[in-house]
Amino acid sequence: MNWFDEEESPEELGEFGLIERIARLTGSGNTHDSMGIGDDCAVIRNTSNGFATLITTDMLVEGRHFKRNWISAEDLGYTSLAVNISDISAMGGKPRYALLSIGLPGNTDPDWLNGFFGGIKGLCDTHGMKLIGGDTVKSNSVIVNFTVLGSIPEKNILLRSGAKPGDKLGLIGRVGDSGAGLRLLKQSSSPDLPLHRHLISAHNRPTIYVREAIFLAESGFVHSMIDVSDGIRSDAAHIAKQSGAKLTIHTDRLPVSDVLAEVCNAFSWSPEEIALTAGEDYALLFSFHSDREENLKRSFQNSFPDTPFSVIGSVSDGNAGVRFLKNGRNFDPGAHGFDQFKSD
Ligand SMILES: Nc1ncnc2c1ncn2[C@@H]1O[C@H](COP(=O)(O)OP(=O)(O)O)[C@@H](O)[C@H]1O
Ligand SMILES: Cc1ncc(C[n+]2csc(CCOP(=O)(O)OP(=O)(O)O)c2C)c(N)n1
Ligand SMILES: [Mg+2]
Repeated sequence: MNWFDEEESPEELGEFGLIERIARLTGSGNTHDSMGIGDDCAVIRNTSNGFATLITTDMLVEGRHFKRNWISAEDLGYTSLAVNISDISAMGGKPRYALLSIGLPGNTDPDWLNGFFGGIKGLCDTHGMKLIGGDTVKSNSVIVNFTVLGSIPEKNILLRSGAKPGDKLGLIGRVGDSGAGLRLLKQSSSPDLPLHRHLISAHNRPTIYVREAIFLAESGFVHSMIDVSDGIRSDAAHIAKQSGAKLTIHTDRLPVSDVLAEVCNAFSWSPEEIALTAGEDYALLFSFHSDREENLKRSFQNSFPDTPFSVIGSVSDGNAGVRFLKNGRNFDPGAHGFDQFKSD
């Protein structure tokens, strides 16, 4: 089979080019009872009871996604599961079951294993989830691959493709703290400074928004949603492309923490660039019916008074894409979002 040309290495194609190619080659189209490659989860519909199963999988590789001297075993256990749960939340579902495939060096410290599985158990308990299977192999470095299954009434599923011209864009959570935490780890800055500790902890143990996502999906006012794993620049572009719509995002409305602003100031970093392109915040980006802004925001904040709900932009007709405005003028975020084969 000659499916890939000479120049088509993963580096040349990039992560998303490669995924598009896989989808085309394997013919992973949608059918009446399932939806395949292209959204945060695959969907299998159960036509008899109106519910659907959401399925997602994410792999974390030592050195690439984490370093064992930067993250505790417990935080790694928590985060490896959390990033998968976040994909279920990105479609509005309830996470229910997990399968865990791991590769471990034979001499892995039992204390490390205690911490790692403690982090997993804690998060399973928080959300009433059950670990129901997986696979275990010996490897030279730690590899963690969760698969998570969730459920949702089919009518509530929020796709990347649902944004409509006239919608507003909302964001649940904050952006940028995780990316700044990673920059601090990379330059081995002192984790004992409280501000640095806050950002590093946002990176190593990101907040996920499970109950909030279900609330949005049940509201009936939300049309599309994605979780921000690769950065708003990249993840908003998925909504734009799949909805065939133009997204406008006002960078001055991004929910950036005071800590991020202060640390960026100290290092002369651009908070907007980090907030838009660094990723791993697991905030939820969604579009909703513009007439319902007040109603949706008020009822959301009544239920979740401590979770930030920001309105950061709008959806319009026009060429599918995302433009950024800072104080009304075009703004270039600088870096691109995270790509497995193109980013450091
Ligand atoms: N190797 C692969 N084979 C088949 N589908 C894949 C592969 N890698 C990614 N996908 C699919 O491509 C889509 C985008 O993947 P990804 O960017 O990893 O999503 P997310 O950021 O939500 O985890 C998802 O639907 C995912 O299931
Ligand atoms: C040691 C280290 N280097 C680099 C990064 C940066 N990084 C790794 S994965 C990632 C984005 C999300 O990863 P991905 O596997 O694409 O998640 P998905 O989009 O599939 O949910 C980022 C910003 C990191 N977290 N740790
Ligand atoms: Mg993925």
